[in-house]
Amino acid sequence: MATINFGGVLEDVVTREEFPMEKAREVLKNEVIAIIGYGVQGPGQALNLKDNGFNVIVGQRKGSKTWDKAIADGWVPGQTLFEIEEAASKGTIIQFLLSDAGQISLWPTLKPHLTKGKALYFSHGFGITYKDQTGIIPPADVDVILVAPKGSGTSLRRLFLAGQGLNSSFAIFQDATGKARDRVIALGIGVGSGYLFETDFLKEVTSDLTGERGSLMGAIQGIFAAQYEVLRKNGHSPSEAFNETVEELTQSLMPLVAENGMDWMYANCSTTAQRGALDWWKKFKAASQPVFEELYESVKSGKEAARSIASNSTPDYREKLNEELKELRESEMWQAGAAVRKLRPNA
Ligand SMILES: NC(=O)c1ccc[n+]([C@@H]2O[C@H](COP(=O)([O-])OP(=O)(O)OC[C@H]3O[C@@H](n4cnc5c(N)ncnc54)[C@H](O)[C@@H]3O)[C@@H](O)[C@H]2O)c1
Ligand SMILES: CC(C)(O)[C@@H](O)C(=O)O
Ligand SMILES: [Mg+2]
Ligand SMILES: [Mg+2]
Repeated sequence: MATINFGGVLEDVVTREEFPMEKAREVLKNEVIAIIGYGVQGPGQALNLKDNGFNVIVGQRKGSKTWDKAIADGWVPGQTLFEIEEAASKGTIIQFLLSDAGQISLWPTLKPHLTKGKALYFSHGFGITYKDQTGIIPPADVDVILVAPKGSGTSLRRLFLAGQGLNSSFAIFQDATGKARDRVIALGIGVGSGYLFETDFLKEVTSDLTGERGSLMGAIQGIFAAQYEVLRKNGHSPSEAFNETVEELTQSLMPLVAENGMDWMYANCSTTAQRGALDWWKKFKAASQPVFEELYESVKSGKEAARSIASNSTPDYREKLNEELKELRESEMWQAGAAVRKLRPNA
């Protein structure tokens, strides 16, 4: 563990230097890693693990679209691609990467394959934390571990291919074998994490559900839409409103924040912009803080989990989500965005 000073608070993290890929391969050399679910995280983690030299198989429903996707990605039926139950019986580490709602319906099928000494791996604290709603209660004689990449499975794969890595949290819920810690860290390194920071299942799920509903996805769209509407209402053209709301942020300013922090981005803007931003950010913070408090409570109480389970367990959940995504895509702001993207010099 390397001790790192995060803004005055010391935390232990695991880096690739202290836990190199060689060591991860050694720890997992006798394990068969079965990836159950091939949606977004499934492909990213399965392919990264395979390319890093681990023994990986994929479990999917034959005849499903994701079965075909797995074949297209190079998994071979009968060798590295199996029906879910067969993969679960062959795996010594079972990575449960179905959607969080999907995990509930598959749990009774999966559970009998969690025999003594195996490990059950999640990428979210959801199923275990909200056990009263999910019914996911693992047997006492298996390890229960978590590696949660902090980003999309698509980015996990892209960064791996670019020779970089996405940061992940890791947690141990149950150490039945005495090997859970080595197993989880080796898996975290194997799936392509840049570094790993420790958490527990409850903290992972509450922070993750808050983040994606908040500043990472929900709040950001809300702020974009509010500013765009105000500009449009006041006679600004769609291209002007979109550029001043989204395009400049993603193309010019966020890369500067990512590189060297908010103050550095501010310092690379005019003193006029700096004066205004330094005055106004506190008003936006004050206005949004009650909404974040409400959000956190809703997560903590299990209300967000209930909503997600109910909505994503219906047979037509995917069509319903796609309808709402379509509405977003077809809004004037994101249609303007599509036109703006096409105008990028190297588009
Ligand atoms: N999407 C991400 O990038 C991301 C990032 C970090 C953590 N996670 C976590 O990783 C896990 C997997 O997430 P995901 O986004 O890859 O999942 P997903 O929503 O893409 O679903 C994965 C697969 O589950 C299948 N599925 C859904 N319901 C099913 C059912 N009832 N029976 C059988 N199969 C079913 C889907 O067809 C899909 O192939 C979740 O716990 C999620 O919270 C995801
Ligand atoms: C990629 C995210 C938003 O970080 C993840 O938490 C998810 O649920 O997909
Ligand atoms: Mg999430
Ligand atoms: Mg997340």
